[in-house]
Amino acid sequence: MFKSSTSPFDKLLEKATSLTNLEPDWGSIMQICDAIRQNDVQPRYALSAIKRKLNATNPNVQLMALKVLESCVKNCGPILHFELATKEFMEEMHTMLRNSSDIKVKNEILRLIQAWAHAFRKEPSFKAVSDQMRLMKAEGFQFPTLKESDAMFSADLAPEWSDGECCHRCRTSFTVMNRKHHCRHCGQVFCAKCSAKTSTIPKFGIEKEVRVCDLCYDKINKKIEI
Ligand SMILES: O=P(O)(O)O[C@@H]1[C@H](O)[C@H](OP(=O)(O)O)[C@@H](O)[C@H](O)[C@H]1O
Ligand SMILES: [Zn+2]
Ligand SMILES: [Zn+2]
Repeated sequence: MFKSSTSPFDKLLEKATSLTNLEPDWGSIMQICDAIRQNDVQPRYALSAIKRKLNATNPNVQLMALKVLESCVKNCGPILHFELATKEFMEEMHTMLRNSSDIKVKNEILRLIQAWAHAFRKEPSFKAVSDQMRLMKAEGFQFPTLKESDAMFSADLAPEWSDGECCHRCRTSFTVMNRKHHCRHCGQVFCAKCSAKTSTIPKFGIEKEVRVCDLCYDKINKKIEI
């Protein structure tokens, strides 16, 4: 659990929202999602830290923060959605929209609010999002055409990581030279040799190449039936 103000989570968020980023820092973004999913950081704390970045004066920092927020909503599931879909947070997004003079920031906010409203359309507990969208529409904001994929969230969540003193596949014991690694698909612990491959994991909404074990690599890439 990250606690101090310069926790590894805060450092990851600094890196992911650096104003010098010319494009999203997917490595840091995925580690932020992993940290939330593995409960290394409380979703409420994570969202408040991201909110501070959303209120930055530099539009590029705001855009990077919106990308982090979008990935967290896609990848962290209900534990994050409950913190996001509140009247307070939605009003803060509305204020950000009104206060921003940067057209890219404004369009990103509208695109995200619409995608979340669509994704949560059958979830009464998250109606704050569609309520906010109605208010924004009434104020005359024009929403972009909805892209279904924006509203696709990882239906499954990656499993908790198991621990162990030996590789789940070849059973070699872990030592300083034979270190632990985790497969992001099954969550099991492996040696480097048995988890040397990487893959995206679309069903978990993981768009970047992440470490997977040999068996999961074959399952994800349909070499064997899941
Ligand atoms: O290298 P170490 O200092 O032992 O730390 C290990 C790495 O962080 C591994 O990351 P990876 O799976 O991305 O390799 C992680 O899966 C293990 O649990 C950690 O023990
Ligand atoms: Zn092994
Ligand atoms: Zn695996």
